[in-house]
Amino acid sequence: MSNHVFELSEVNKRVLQNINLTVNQGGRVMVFGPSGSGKSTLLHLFNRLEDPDSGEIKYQGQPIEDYNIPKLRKDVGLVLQQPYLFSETVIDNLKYGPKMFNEWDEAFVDELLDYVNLPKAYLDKPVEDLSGGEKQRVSLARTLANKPKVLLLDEPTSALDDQNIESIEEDLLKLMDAWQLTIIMVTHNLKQAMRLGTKGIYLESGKIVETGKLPNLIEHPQTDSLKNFTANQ
Ligand SMILES: Nc1ncnc2c1ncn2[C@@H]1O[C@H](COP(=O)(O)OP(=O)(O)OP(=O)(O)O)[C@@H](O)[C@H]1O
Repeated sequence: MSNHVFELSEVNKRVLQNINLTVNQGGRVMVFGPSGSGKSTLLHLFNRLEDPDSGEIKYQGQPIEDYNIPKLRKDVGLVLQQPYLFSETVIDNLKYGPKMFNEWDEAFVDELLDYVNLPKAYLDKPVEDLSGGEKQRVSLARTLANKPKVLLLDEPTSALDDQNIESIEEDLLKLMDAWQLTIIMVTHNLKQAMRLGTKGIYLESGKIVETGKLPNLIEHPQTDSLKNFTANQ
């Protein structure tokens, strides 16, 4: 059986042109490139926040449009740059996704809090009372509460300070090992891409200009485009 979680063939969408790529089970794919190059658009294709204008996307060997959308989004969770939370308590936010599928597991909360380094006392706090870093950790925990197989991350640490960046990266590394999670992450931070990633994708003007193993791709770029991009970071 193929170990491809995602296969994109000749995908076009807005700025994106002829995207061909595969994402392997347990892969940690880092997407980077200049502003407006199509990074977020690419990420949105994986959980059908956007659909291609043409081309084909397969998820676990089946056309992605064959899946029921809520179920697909449970499997393929998304974490954004700004924490996406309801203005209720932490526990309410964590319960939201699993309750939709009648899968709320009280015993799982401790493990979840542990992964994102939040004390149990936080469960009843209104999310408005949390710091930016804490909110982002709750946001991550909220997505993880659905027990996703794939995690999509769109610049999840770009609004955070160094200490919070380190803490979120530690959480992600722990999770990737423990859950064999597949990760697809947009980041402008090339050092972060090298710390977290196994595969890199360099997008420019909607095209994949270079792709390869990390950290090699960033340390030894082959194209002038990626050489210039890495030199200016
Ligand atoms: N909903 C939309 N409707 C129309 N055009 C859009 C929409 N979203 C993005 N675009 C355009 O598509 C192109 C790619 O945008 P995208 O957000 O994917 O780039 P990006 O690489 O993630 O950029 P950034 O790093 O600045 O977030 C841009 O030209 C953008 O203006």
